[in-house]
Amino acid sequence: MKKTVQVVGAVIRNEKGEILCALRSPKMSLPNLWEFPGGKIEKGESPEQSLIREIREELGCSIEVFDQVEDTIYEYEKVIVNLKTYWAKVTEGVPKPLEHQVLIWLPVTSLKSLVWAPADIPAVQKIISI
Ligand SMILES: Nc1nc2c([nH]c(=O)n2[C@H]2C[C@H](O)[C@@H](COP(=O)(O)OP(=O)(O)OP(=O)(O)O)O2)c(=O)[nH]1
Repeated sequence: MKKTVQVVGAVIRNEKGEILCALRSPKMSLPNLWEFPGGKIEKGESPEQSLIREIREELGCSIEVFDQVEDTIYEYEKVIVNLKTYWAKVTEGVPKPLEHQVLIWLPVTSLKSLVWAPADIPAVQKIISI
């Protein structure tokens, strides 16, 4: 049976309304696909705590977490991912690509030009439709 992993992703918006998009590195699983920065929820963590920790580790900044954007289950070849995405904003520091290939801020209307990890597509569609 495939394992289901609980994953959180931050839809970080700046004061211009742009969204932070992160390109997974060639060394990560799902290489060279765009995602919302985040990662796996660890035992005993709430999704919000997990997101704050992951963003500190991956981007080296602090965030405030707001409402949920989307909750999606996607079955990959080897694993099932339950991805929960949340609106967030940077409260301290500047996001840096400590683990990703690239970080870019994009207006909502440009999000569909990127090749997203399949589990992220419902969240991207929801953001575009708001
Ligand atoms: N962080 C993140 N992971 C995503 C997204 N979409 C998506 O399918 N995933 C998948 C990729 C991985 O299979 C899993 C999360 O892995 P990860 O590599 O980011 O998390 P992690 O650092 O805690 O895990 P690991 O490297 O120790 O395996 O969820 C997304 O938008 N953000």
